Formats: sequence, C-alpha cells, structure tokens
Amino acid sequence: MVQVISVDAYREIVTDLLGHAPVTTVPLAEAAGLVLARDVFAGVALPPFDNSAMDGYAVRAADLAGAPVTLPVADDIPAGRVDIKPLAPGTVHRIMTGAPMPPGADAVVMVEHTDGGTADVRIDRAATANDHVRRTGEDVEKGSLALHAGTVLGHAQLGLAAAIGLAELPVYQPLSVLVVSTGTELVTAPDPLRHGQIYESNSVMLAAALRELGCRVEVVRSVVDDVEEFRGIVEPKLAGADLLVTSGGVSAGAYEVVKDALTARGVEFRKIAMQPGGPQGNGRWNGVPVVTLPGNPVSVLVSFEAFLRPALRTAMGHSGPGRRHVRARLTEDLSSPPGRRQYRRGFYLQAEGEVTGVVGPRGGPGSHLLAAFTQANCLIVLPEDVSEAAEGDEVDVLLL
Ligand SMILES: Nc1nc2c(c(=O)[nH]1)N[C@H]1C(S)=C(S)[C@@H](COP(=O)(O)OP(=O)(O)OC[C@H]3O[C@@H](n4cnc5c(N)ncnc54)[C@H](O)[C@@H]3O)O[C@H]1N2
Ligand code: MOO
Repeated sequence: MVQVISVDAYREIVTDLLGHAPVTTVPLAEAAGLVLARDVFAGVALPPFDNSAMDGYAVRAADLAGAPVTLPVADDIPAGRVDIKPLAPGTVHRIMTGAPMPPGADAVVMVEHTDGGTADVRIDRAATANDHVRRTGEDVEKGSLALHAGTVLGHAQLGLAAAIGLAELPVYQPLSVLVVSTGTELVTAPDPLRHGQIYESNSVMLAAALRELGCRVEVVRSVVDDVEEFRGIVEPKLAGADLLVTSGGVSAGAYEVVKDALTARGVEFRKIAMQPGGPQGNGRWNGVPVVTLPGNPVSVLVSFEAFLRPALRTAMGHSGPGRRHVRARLTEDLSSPPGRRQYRRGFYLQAEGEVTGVVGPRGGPGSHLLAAFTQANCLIVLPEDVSEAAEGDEVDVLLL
C-alpha cells in the first residue's frame, strides 16, 4: 500500500531532509542574495569623522555674525586630506564635500553664498553652528549592530558592509543542486523531434527556479529510462552535490527509472495528497539528500512552490517561504479532487480601493498545461475538504 501524506507533512519532511546549509565566509562580490549568518558590528563609525556636506568654507559661525564679511582663507581642504590644521579665529578654510572639518570650525558655508575667493573670501550670509556638517557616527556608531543575522544581502546591505570596512561576510552557503531529468522520450534542441518524442523542459525550469533562490546548479539534461544508465551517470556526480532533484520516473508505470533505481538506495516513494504533484520520493542516496519530482512540467513547478522552495529557503537561512498568501473571490466555479489539495494556475487582481481581490483560473487542472502557467501570477489553493468552489467564494491564493 502506497502511503498518502499531506502537503504540509511532506513539506516538513523535505525541510528536515535539507537541514541547514553550513556557514561560510565569502567576498562581498559573491554575497549578493545570500543570507547573513551572524550579526555584524561596525568596526568604524559612519561617517568616521566630522566632515563637510558641501563644497564651500569651514567657518566659526560666530565670525559671520556681521555678514556680509570678508575673511582670510588660511587653508584648503580637499576630500582625502589627512593632515588637518585647526581653524584660527577670524579665518576660514576652503573645504570640499567629504573633507574633514578642521578643529575649531563649527559650520560650513556653501560656495554659492560667497564670492569663491581663495586668498580672502567675502561671505554673504551668517551661519548657524552645525550647518552642512556631517557628524561622526551619525549614520552608524562605532561598535553598534550594523547588520542583523538573517538579513538578505541586497545591494544596500553590501554597500554598508563595504562602508564599514569589511571585505567578506559570513553567509549560509548556497546549496549545490544536481538536477536530473529522466525520460527516454526527451530530446534537447536543436535535435529534431520524432513522433513520440518531446523537448525536455523540466531541467531548464528547475535550474532557473533554483538559481533564482541562490542555489548553484548542475544539470543533467536527460537520462534514458534505464536503471543502470541512470545510476552510472548520476551516482558519480553526487559527491559534489548538497541535493539531487530528479524529474520523471516515479509513478506507477512499467519503466519508472528513478523509482526503480533508488528504491533500494534509501529513497522512499509515496503519494502526497495534492494535485498536481501527487507522486513523490525523498531520502538520501550515498548520504546526499534526494527529492524526486514527477515528470509533468506543471507538477514540477507546483512541487517547487509547495515544498522545495520553502525547504531550500529555510536551509539557506531565509525566513518564511518568500511567497504571500491572500484571500480572493473566484470569478468562476472550480472543482477539485476530494481529499487532495489542488493548486490551480490563476490570475489575481486587486482593484484599487477593494479589500479583497478577485482570482480566475488560467488553463485547466492538467499538469501538462505549461503555457497556462506562464500567464498565471498565482496559484489558487483548493483545500483537501473542498471538491466544489463556486463563483464568488473566497479562496486561498498563493501569489507567485
Ligand atoms: N497508473 C498511473 N499512472 C499515473 C499516475 C498514477 O498514479 N497511476 N500518476 C500520474 C501523475 S499524477 C503523474 S504527475 C505522472 C508522474 O509520472 P512520472 O513521474 O513517472 O513521470 P513521467 O511518466 O516520466 O512523465 C510524466 C509526463 O511528463 C513528461 N515529462 C517528463 N519529463 C519531462 C521533462 N524533463 N521535460 C518535459 N516533459 C517531461 C513526460 O513525457 C510525461 O508526459 O504519472 C501519471 N501516471
Ligand atoms: O499529480 Mo500529477 O503531478 O497531477 O500530474
């Protein structure tokens, strides 16, 4: 008897199987999209020193009380200068944006409010202390928490890490996934199709979806339905993988290559109470986690959303599945197989000012209808205990 389990239970099984990726240190240039594994404290303040926000003149505000005034320019401070002399009372220093404030100066006058002189300068307006001065630590205090563990490293976060003087960051290592499509019927372009053959598409979709999540991916585009050949091609590649994902060869036919090759190798095959995506397998082969997906293209994509994406995100340190659920009203009647959670491709729309959006199916329930998926922006989720949903009913929608 094949064991049938719920989608939620299976998601937990796959999540436990993948566990957590190890922590590794990578250069900033390789960290985009990865998750920070430890809190990062600032070793320097930002700004690291009081500096000018404008090109102009560093002054003592008190010296400008009777503006307009003309004062001698005692020094010139371009950005990058490190030998900064104090400002004597009754003088100014010409200063550029980002240059250190001279000790004794308390404000900057923009060059636009002067005659731009280099020996003497006429300053047209009075100033207030702190005008156009960027204070040490105003952005980040030295020793403070700059980036929390669990932060997804986007461009702003990487910029901050660089600004506080870091060259590398501790991250959850991106998982290396080996993707293998099986099926004697599979052909890859530009080879011509003969009657009975189809172009292979699952590995392309899986690889793209995995790379979007930040995984490293190796692809074996197609392996024929032959157990020895499957083992011979895939087994040597396991050593470098954190996860093997296969497509096809797992249901009830006479030539189920993945099932036949891996049943005695630590992989358990069962049915999940979902449609599409019913037949699944998971386990370890030579210690490497294995998830075997059914071959129908929509089954692959729905399986990815239902449990692979959440499990991979958890493994790589992300919080949550990275997808939002909303409620929406159906625009037409739908039916669903009893006892199974059905995922229908849908299009969700929320009109301006409306609290609840509307959703309609794109294409039928068939797991071969890939084109409809490309027109969908969500999955309509019909629960196990629902076999009929009527137009106007509120349903659960997983936004893609
Ligand atoms: N007697 C039964 N037959 C089937 C059952 C069942 O319970 N009893 N389940 C059906 C369901 S549901 C699914 S899903 C499929 C899963 O079958 P397999 O995982 O063994 O997949 P295949 O038979 O190899 O392929 C299914 C389908 O998908 C096409 N395919 C496969 N790989 C690719 C690829 N890489 N790119 C594009 N298309 C691919 C393949 O040609 C088949 O049409 O089993 C049902 N049958
Ligand atoms: O469950 Mo299969 O994955 O419907 O087509």
